[in-house]
Amino acid sequence: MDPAKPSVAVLGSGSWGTALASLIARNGHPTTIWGRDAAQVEAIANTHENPRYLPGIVLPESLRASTDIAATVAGADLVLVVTPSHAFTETLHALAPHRRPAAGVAWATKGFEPGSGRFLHEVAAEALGPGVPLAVVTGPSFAKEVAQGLPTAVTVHSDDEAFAREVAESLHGPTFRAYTGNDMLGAELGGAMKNVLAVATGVADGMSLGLNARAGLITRGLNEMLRLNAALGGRAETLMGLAGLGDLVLTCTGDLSRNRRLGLALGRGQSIRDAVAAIGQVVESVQTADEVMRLAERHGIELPISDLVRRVLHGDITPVEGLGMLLAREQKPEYPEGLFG
Ligand SMILES: NC(=O)C1=CN([C@@H]2O[C@H](COP(=O)(O)OP(=O)(O)OC[C@H]3O[C@@H](n4cnc5c(N)ncnc54)[C@H](OP(=O)(O)O)[C@@H]3O)[C@@H](O)[C@H]2O)C=CC1
Ligand SMILES: O=C(CO)COP(=O)(O)O
Repeated sequence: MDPAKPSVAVLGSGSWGTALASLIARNGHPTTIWGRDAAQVEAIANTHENPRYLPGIVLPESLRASTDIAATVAGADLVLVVTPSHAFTETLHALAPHRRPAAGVAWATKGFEPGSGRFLHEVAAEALGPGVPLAVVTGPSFAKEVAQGLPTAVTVHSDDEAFAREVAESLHGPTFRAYTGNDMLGAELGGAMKNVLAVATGVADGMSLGLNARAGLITRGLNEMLRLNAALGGRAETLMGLAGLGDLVLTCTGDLSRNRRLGLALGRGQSIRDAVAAIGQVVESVQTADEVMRLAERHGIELPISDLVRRVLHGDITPVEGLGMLLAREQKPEYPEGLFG
């Protein structure tokens, strides 16, 4: 550990929080992970393992762990939030009073604020007030592979270029590349939407519809991302990179994905309740599908794949009915309104 490096507080001790905290600690930053579960925190601090979320993976001895969010945040030059989207707002409000005046806040959460559909950068800006550097960390990155030290590339987007660099530098290392950008909206949209689209490809694979169907869904899914992104003012290049295409391909094809596994289970005829219970971890698409469609409806954008995922997740239609509806759609140009229209 190098005490001259900025100290980092990682909030959330699930699989992704633990993997990122471990990475940052290995990069020499004084790092503390906060979690709400005392037994889990004790295991991380004393046995250097998170047996529930990353069993069998040895965490660095320098990684400290705490159940005291106030002390964890108060001791940090940089705060990284990695709680699920349903806990994001409460985590931001819990950290706000304890943040050092110069400490920026980044997050690796993917999704929207449930119920309101607000982007997480909007939630963070409101909870923390003006002038606080904010950044989102996103891209194709399964926690287990990062924790195993396998090569990974992500991207860090912020309106504050220096803060994007600071966050990226805390993550960047021999097997982990962190790029930077300044399109928070596009980056957040990509990370959220890919979870919904991974359910669609999972359903198709669970129904054994073949590799053509999978590739068609990924490509038309990317088109849905690009169209909603354009309507919201995000930049297309963001979604053609790690935050969009990269994460979409990973999550739609990699069986480590919980959202893909939910789709696989639904396609094989299991109930959503049983499938989510069997996965036993956060499956962001369950809420994100509603919020994506809320945004799309507000902006008058048609998203057929995302809409069918939402309806399947609500139990309004079966996967077989959803497939029938997709295939029955009218023939039309691939790009009716221009390149990304
Ligand atoms: N896992 C991955 O590969 C990646 C995940 N992400 C994103 O990271 C975010 C976190 O997911 P991930 O770590 O995978 O999820 P996990 O299911 O692995 O862990 C969830 C963690 O959040 C904690 N938690 C749940 N609710 C609250 C709350 N109200 N307050 C505080 N802590 C809470 C859980 O605590 P408890 O155990 O006590 O319930 C648990 O520690 C998600 O948005 C996900 O999309 C992004 C990239 C990669
Ligand atoms: O975001 C992820 C990979 O980039 C993890 O995907 P799942 O949440 O589907 O497991």
